Amino acid sequence: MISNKILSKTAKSILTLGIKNHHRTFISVNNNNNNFNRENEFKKFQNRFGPFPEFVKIVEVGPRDGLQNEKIIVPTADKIDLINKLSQTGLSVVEATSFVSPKWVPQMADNKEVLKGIEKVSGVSYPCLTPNIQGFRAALDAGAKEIALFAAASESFSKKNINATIEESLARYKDVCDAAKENGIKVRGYVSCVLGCPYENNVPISKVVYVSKKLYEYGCYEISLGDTIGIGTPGATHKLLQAMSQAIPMNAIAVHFHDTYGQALANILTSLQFGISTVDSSVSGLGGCPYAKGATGNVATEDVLYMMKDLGINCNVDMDKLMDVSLWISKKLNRSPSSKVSLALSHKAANSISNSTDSTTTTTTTTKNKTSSEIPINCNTNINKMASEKEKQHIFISSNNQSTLVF
Ligand SMILES: CC(C)(COP(=O)([O-])OP(=O)([O-])OC[C@H]1O[C@@H](n2cnc3c(N)ncnc32)[C@H](O)[C@@H]1OP(=O)([O-])[O-])[C@@H](O)C(=O)NCCC(=O)NCCSC(=O)C[C@@](C)(O)CC(=O)[O-]
Repeated sequence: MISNKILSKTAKSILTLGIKNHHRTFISVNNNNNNFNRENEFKKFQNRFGPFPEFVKIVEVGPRDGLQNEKIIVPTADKIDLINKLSQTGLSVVEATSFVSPKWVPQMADNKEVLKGIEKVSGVSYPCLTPNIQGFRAALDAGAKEIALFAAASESFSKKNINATIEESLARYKDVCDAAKENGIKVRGYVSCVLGCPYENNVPISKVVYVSKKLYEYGCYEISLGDTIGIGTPGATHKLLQAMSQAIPMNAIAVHFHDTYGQALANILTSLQFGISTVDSSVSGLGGCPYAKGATGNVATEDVLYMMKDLGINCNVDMDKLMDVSLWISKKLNRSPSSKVSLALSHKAANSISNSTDSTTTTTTTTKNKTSSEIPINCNTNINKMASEKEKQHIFISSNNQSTLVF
């Protein structure tokens, strides 16, 4: 057993090292001319947390996952403008719309007009969700070159979301994949509820692996693991990816985190440690699922880019242009961006940014050489008690008849 005295001495020296390192990191990140330092810092990060991928592809899901949850119908022209603006930021994938039943998701009823109306930029892919062969044919007629299927690892969610059991949905998706192959259409696959379900709570990892493997076998080139209700933590993400790494190649896995509990960036960092190089996110943090009540939006693309830049990972997306789109769509929807980075930068709160980055780096440095699930951190706080105290307050932010429960 290590004595408390030794432990606290070690913690102190790690903390001091962390502050020193962080100070240097902050200088190099903010000095574009200091490439030598930046490269050194990247190597240090790689040694400490990595290895990370050098490039991460961002799959922008704002126009689909983001807007599908809006109660007030967004004008088709605004949806088209949003996609066109996003296409000018360097993003290589902008999920455009869904060919689902308009009775189920009225916001996506203008799918054909949206897909036909956008200016397709060379090198940018515009996948569309299709829940069945009917949706696939409609997407094909509207000119889709890539589609996305969406299965779930939870039986109840599958029934609520697409009115099919998991096995029924897989049979449908097999047919869609076959039809897509015949027509030269790329297919991406989603698996929802990989870290928890709004109806069943726990979802066995074996079920996530099973559904993912099926979609991959049918021909999906990429499987996006959806934390639909944003309940995941780095520890749970670690366990999931450990199992997934035995099932399908890591370069065929994408991660899709909602940020309900504020864990999305930590989960993405954990995913990067597994070599994941495709991350779904939503401009301005738009989103939520109509069949997952209480879940907030996807992790904001701006927040992901901010973290990636600090880690020295290239995403090939212009942050300034993306920020403009974020503020533009927020104004259209009559609300502030959910992205912390957008809020901070748009208010020019440079000092508070540096303070919050300071505390983050200090904390992560103490995790040196450990995987997140191994870190025995005791905060001596009863989380259930905390949650119930907060729940009593039930804070709602309302704008445009939209209500979000904030813990
Ligand atoms: C799958 C269905 C259609 C089954 O719905 P159903 O009612 O069982 O369908 P049905 O086959 O019995 O047909 C009923 C009616 O729907 C029509 N229909 C049938 N298919 C289509 C279609 N493709 N497009 C347009 N219309 C369609 C069909 O023509 C018929 O019309 P009617 O005769 O009554 O006039 C329905 O449940 C549905 O549309 N669900 C979609 C729900 C949805 O979009 N959810 C959000 C996306 S998933 C998500 O957000 C998770 C994700 C991907 O982001 C990742 C994550 O975060 O986890």
